Amino acid sequence: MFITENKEHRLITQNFFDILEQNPAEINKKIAQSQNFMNAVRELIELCGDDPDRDGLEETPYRVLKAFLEYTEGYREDPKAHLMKTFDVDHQELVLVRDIEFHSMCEHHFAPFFGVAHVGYIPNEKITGLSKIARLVEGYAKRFQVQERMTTEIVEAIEEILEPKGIMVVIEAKHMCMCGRGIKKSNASTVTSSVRGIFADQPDARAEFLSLLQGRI
Ligand SMILES: Nc1nc2c(ncn2[C@@H]2O[C@H](COP(=O)(O)OP(=O)(O)OP(=O)(O)O)[C@@H](O)[C@H]2O)c(=O)[nH]1
Repeated sequence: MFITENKEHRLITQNFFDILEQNPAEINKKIAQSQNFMNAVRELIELCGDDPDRDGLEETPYRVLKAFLEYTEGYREDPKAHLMKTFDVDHQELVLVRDIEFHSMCEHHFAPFFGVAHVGYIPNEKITGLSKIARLVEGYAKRFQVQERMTTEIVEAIEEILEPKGIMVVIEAKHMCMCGRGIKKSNASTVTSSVRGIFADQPDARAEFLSLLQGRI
């Protein structure tokens, strides 16, 4: 059976891309790409030594497609847009949102990497909703990523939209491409940071930020 013959898959894929309100030619292209992808997953199953038509695997190409569209939801939004709604609150000191969980996908192996982001900024008149900081992290996590780029993208978005006096982002993550395969170091975790403004210029400000993360990284 070729996946392209499965009308249900075609319909659901079409609905998914219709929701994004792209033009019909673009939707048809996406449907064709989705079908090619599902056929490729069948090939992969066979290449690895299993039968793509057996009961448990029959629906797998479609499940993989759906999963990948979910892993990469960030491409279909502008994460910065979450920061546009700001509040007029007179707060001149640190705002730190800790332990923002995220799941991302390493662009080298398409293996998951996941962990927490700690995002802090010192406002300069503009304050955004706390949940919007977490939405920003999600928007950059749900892409094919490397941890360093994700860290920088979060900082640059806050810098551009909120224009704060300082920003510091610390991310700690486990990379599955280093656990079950390759070097197989399951306990290794990676910490990245990016700083701007006061946090870049003043070691005391950085130290205060890091003291609030004690025991977390
Ligand atoms: N800097 C950085 N490296 C990453 C990230 N995610 C995965 N990698 C690394 O990307 C590298 C890709 O190396 P390659 O030599 O091209 O691929 P490979 O042969 O599969 O490498 P091994 O994992 O060492 O087996 C590996 O060292 C991964 O650990 C990330 O977020 N940041």
